[in-house]
Amino acid sequence: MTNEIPDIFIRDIFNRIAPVYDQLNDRLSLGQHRIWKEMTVKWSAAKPGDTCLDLCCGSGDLTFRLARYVGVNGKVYGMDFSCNLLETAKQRCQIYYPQPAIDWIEADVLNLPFDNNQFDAITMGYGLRNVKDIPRSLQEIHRVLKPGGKAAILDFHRPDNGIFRAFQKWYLDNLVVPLATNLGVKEEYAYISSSLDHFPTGRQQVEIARQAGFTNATHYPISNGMMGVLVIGNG
Ligand SMILES: C/C(=C\Cc1cc(O)c2ccccc2c1O)CCC[C@H](C)CCC[C@H](C)CCCC(C)C
Ligand SMILES: C[S@@+](CC[C@H](N)C(=O)[O-])C[C@H]1O[C@@H](n2cnc3c(N)ncnc32)[C@H](O)[C@@H]1O
Repeated sequence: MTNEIPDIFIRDIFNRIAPVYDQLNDRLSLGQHRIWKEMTVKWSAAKPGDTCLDLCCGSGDLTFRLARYVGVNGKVYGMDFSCNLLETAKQRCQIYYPQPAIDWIEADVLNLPFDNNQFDAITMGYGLRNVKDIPRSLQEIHRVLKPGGKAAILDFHRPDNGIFRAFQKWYLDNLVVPLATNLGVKEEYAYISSSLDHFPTGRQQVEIARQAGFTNATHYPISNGMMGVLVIGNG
């Protein structure tokens, strides 16, 4: 259940891919990642006036979506440990999303720099698979979420269906890695498939969430099970 790759390597991967990250997500998912992210924010149940946190925010796609949901009376924090992706997020924010104010924080999700019970809704996109200690990460989310709050966690998922499983592997090996190779980030994108091999299934994620203290935990497979959203909350 734990990722064996040292944190510093993971952080370096994301610092290196920062210049190509957004364009590759759009091209390689044929724009679909925008839909998956919108579904995730909907599942987080963020609403006007809420205080929300986007963990592993990267260049800010989910953070900006949360900001739109909470409106000018809400408050949003975006947190990540890659300074390069955070810089991209800040630049995009100045151009496109001046309101409401978003606070950008450079920190590790395994030690959230927040008091208990602060957030109405939390999102995390494509972060959980990369953290060293998944149970601890969910315990931290549980600690900072208000009673009644919800977290929605989007990530890749290995489909149960053999055809979609084979398609996903083929797509990652034969389209994603070669395109990334052309942009000089081959190893970084080859990491996606290998990291998926150690990532808990939806059912296992639900079990880990229950052990972390969540009374409600459901995993929703999306895009034929190639992606999934874990929705967790209390009460
Ligand atoms: C936004 C997406 C992925 C983010 C992401 C997550 C990681 O862990 C990485 C690790 C290392 C390098 C990059 C990333 C990274 O970008 C999701 C979309 C991008 C994917 C590269 C495309 C995946 C496609 C699906 C397997 C199949 C989609 C088929 C559909 C018909 C388009
Ligand atoms: C694939 S990106 C996802 C970015 C964004 N959420 C999105 O969906 O486009 C994964 C992000 O998780 C961050 N990350 C991974 N492990 C982390 C950790 N332990 N603490 C903070 N950020 C982490 C990386 O720096 C990277 O920005």
